Order: sequence, then C-alpha cells, then structure tokens
Amino acid sequence: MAYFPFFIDITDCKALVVGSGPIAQNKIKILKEFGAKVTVLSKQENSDVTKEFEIQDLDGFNIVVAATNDSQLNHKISLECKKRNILVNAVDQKEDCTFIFPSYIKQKDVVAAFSSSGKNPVICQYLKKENESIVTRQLGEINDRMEMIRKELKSVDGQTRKEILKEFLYNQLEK
Ligand SMILES: C[C@@]1(CC(=O)O)c2cc3[nH]c(cc4nc(cc5[nH]c(cc(n2)[C@H]1CCC(=O)O)[C@@](C)(CC(=O)O)[C@@H]5CCC(=O)O)C(CC(=O)O)=C4CCC(=O)O)c(CCC(=O)O)c3CC(=O)O
Ligand SMILES: NC(=O)C1=CN([C@@H]2O[C@H](COP(=O)(O)OP(=O)(O)OC[C@H]3O[C@@H](n4cnc5c(N)ncnc54)[C@H](O)[C@@H]3O)[C@@H](O)[C@H]2O)C=CC1
Repeated sequence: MAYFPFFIDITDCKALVVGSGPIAQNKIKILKEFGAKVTVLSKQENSDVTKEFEIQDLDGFNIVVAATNDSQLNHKISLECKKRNILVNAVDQKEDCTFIFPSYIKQKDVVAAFSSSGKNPVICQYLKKENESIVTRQLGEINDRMEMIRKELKSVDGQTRKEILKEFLYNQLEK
C-alpha cells in the first residue's frame, strides 16, 4: 500500500536522533532545516549526549530517529516509541518506521517530496533530479508574494480569486 504524504509542521518539535554516523547526520540536517529542536545521542563524541542508549532517554521527545548501526537496538527503540505514540523512523528497516523521510526539493516554503513508500529510494532520487528545473528558487519567492496577495483577496469570490491568482502566477513565471 502506498504511503499517504502528510505535510507536518515540526517547528519546535523535540526530536531525538540516536546515532551520529553519516546516516544520522543527514536526518539531523533535514529535521533542523524544517525547524525541529534536535538532540543527538550516541556513543561517539560528535553528539549532544555521549552515552549508550537507554529506554528512558526517549522521555520528553515527540519524534525519534533510530539511526544506529545496531539493527536490534533500532528495532527496540521503534517498539518502545510505538507503545508511547512517538513518531519513529528507523533507518535500517521500513517496518520499524511510523514515518519515512522522502527525497525532497525545498525552495523557501514550497516543498516537493517524493516517496517510493520505502520500496526503492533510488526512484525518489531520480524524481528529485528530474523536478529540480521546475521547483526553482523563483517559485519559492513567488509563493511568498502570493501569500500576501491571497490574503488581500479574501473578500473576492472564490472563482475570481482563483483566476487572479493563476494569472499572477503565470505572469511571474514568465519574468
Ligand atoms: C524506509 C526509508 C526510511 C528512512 O530512512 O526514512 C529508507 C530505508 C532504507 N534506505 C536504504 C538505503 C538507501 N537509501 C538511500 C537514500 C535515501 N533513502 C531515503 C529514505 C528512506 N530510506 C526511507 C524510504 C523513502 C521512500 O522510499 O519513500 C531518502 C529518500 C531520504 C533521506 O534519507 O534523506 C534518501 C534519498 C534522498 C535524496 O538523495 O534526495 C540510498 C541511496 C544513497 O545512499 O544515495 C540507499 C542505498 C541504495 C538502496 O539500498 O536502496 C536502506 C538499506 C540500508 C542498509 O543497507 O542497511 C533502507 C532500509 C530498508 O530498505 O528497509
Ligand atoms: N535509511 C537510509 O537511507 C540508509 C540507512 N542505512 C543504515 O543506516 C545505518 C547507520 O549507518 P551509519 O550512519 O553509516 O553508521 P555508523 O556506524 O557510522 O554510526 C552508527 C552510530 O550509532 C551509534 N550507536 C551504536 N550503538 C549505540 C548505542 N547502543 N547507544 C548509542 N549509540 C549507539 C554509534 O555511536 C554511531 O554514532 C546502517 O547500519 C544502515 O543499516 C544505510 C544507508 C542508507
């Protein structure tokens, strides 16, 4: 079954990443790019908390990424998060994830995200590459401008508003 693409506001969510190797670093960068408050726990020095993981380390977090190289530990973290209704991603096992990271293009607040529902991340990378010429920086900037215009058009009837907004968008794209 395909996964449904919820877009979720994670600003100021408390995220815990267990592990600080290259795979964890990528997830940390992404979570921070979308405004989450990230704590990194691992046995390595390049973490906020340097220690062996224990279950009570999950206390107080809304999002957890199990990014260790120990698949049994990642599985254990996932089970505990599921019990506590904490969103969990395990980097080595799709079944241990209650959410997965897509491949995405972000231009300011415009976000295009691609998923294979965990079947084949390389397809996601292909889709990202193919769409980079459409999801441009310009589109991100136009989006900001259109937010203001849309607010000003609140009192205009729906159909007219839609037409004005579409025309504005296409005009801007031609510039
Ligand atoms: C389920 C998921 C969970 C999650 O991580 O969220 C997951 C799981 C796994 N990935 C594995 C391997 C690889 N993953 C990548 C790349 C990406 N993987 C990402 C997401 C996801 N990967 C989630 C599903 C997303 C979906 O399909 O919709 C991307 C999109 C997002 C990101 O991580 O940033 C990012 C591309 C971003 C970009 O470039 O834009 C590459 C390619 C590369 O390295 O270049 C490889 C090597 C090739 C291969 O093996 O396929 C393995 C085997 C691990 C092992 O060997 O042990 C597992 C475990 C398993 O399959 O169960
Ligand atoms: N989802 C994805 O896109 C991909 C996932 N992977 C998976 O990601 C896993 C991690 O990869 P890397 O970052 O390269 O691994 P790594 O070996 O560089 O890092 C492992 C990290 O886990 C920490 N760790 C291990 N046991 C711990 C414990 N008991 N308590 C606290 N911290 C602990 C280590 O201190 C280290 O920071 C791989 O084993 C692989 O299965 C690999 C490729 C892509």
